Amino acid sequence: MRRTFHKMHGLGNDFVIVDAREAPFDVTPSLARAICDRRTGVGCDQLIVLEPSDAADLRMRIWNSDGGEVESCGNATRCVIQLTGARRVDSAGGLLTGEDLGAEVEVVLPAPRFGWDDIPLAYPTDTNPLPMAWDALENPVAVNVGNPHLVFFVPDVGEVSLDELGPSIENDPAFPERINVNVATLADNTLKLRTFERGAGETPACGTGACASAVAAILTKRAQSPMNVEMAGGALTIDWAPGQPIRMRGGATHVFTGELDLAALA
Ligand SMILES: N[C@@H](CCC[C@H](N)C(=O)O)C(=O)O
Repeated sequence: MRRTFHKMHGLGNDFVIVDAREAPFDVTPSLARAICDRRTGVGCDQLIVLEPSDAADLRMRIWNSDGGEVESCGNATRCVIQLTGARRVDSAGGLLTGEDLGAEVEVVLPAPRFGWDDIPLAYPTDTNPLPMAWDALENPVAVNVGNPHLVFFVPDVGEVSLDELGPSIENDPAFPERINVNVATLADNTLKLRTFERGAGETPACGTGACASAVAAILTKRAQSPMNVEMAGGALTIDWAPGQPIRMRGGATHVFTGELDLAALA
């Protein structure tokens, strides 16, 4: 059995996108891992499946490369809007709206949430900042932008051993649904950002991570909206005011269309 897919990326954060609006596509954790595998599959950070929706133009489902289904993906939302022309995208992380502006795609994410049970945390505690530390990384801001993030403000993102600290923070029992880990350095209202993604490891860019980090910087009065967020794969512009949805703008790239051989991936 064969199935058409699109390979796309948002600032190097890459996706295999299967349009299942006409014909269902059943994903198991092992199929998601097989497609995402960079040696024996197509290779990507996230598998994205588009399904019909009564509430929006389409529903977007997201699997990390470890096979776990998750709620939201900012970079993939820009790619899906560019690919399909959708203006309203339903997801487990809430309704996302957006528009293809030509050179860039704009996406509006739901207002961020900061309650301990919104993140979620395993027990009631402050989230701004969260009174916890892992080696030199301490007192992050915790924010849910459709998916859960921690944002650590550090003097130099290049100095952080994310490959060592990322997995232990992601899997800390304080986070029952695990967590995405961002380290951010602020200079001149611009954030330099690295993200260790839950279920995928460090990626060249994370759209929801950029939103969460800009929100944390504006919330704590370290910066003003709109902000530039620079990552290894490129930059996003983020606009946010307290109590409001988050506006993200940046690129999306279609790389190729191919066919999955599902027997080979089973
Ligand atoms: N790359 C994404 C986020 C993908 C999901 C994330 N790893 C999670 O587990 O929540 C983005 O661009 O936002």
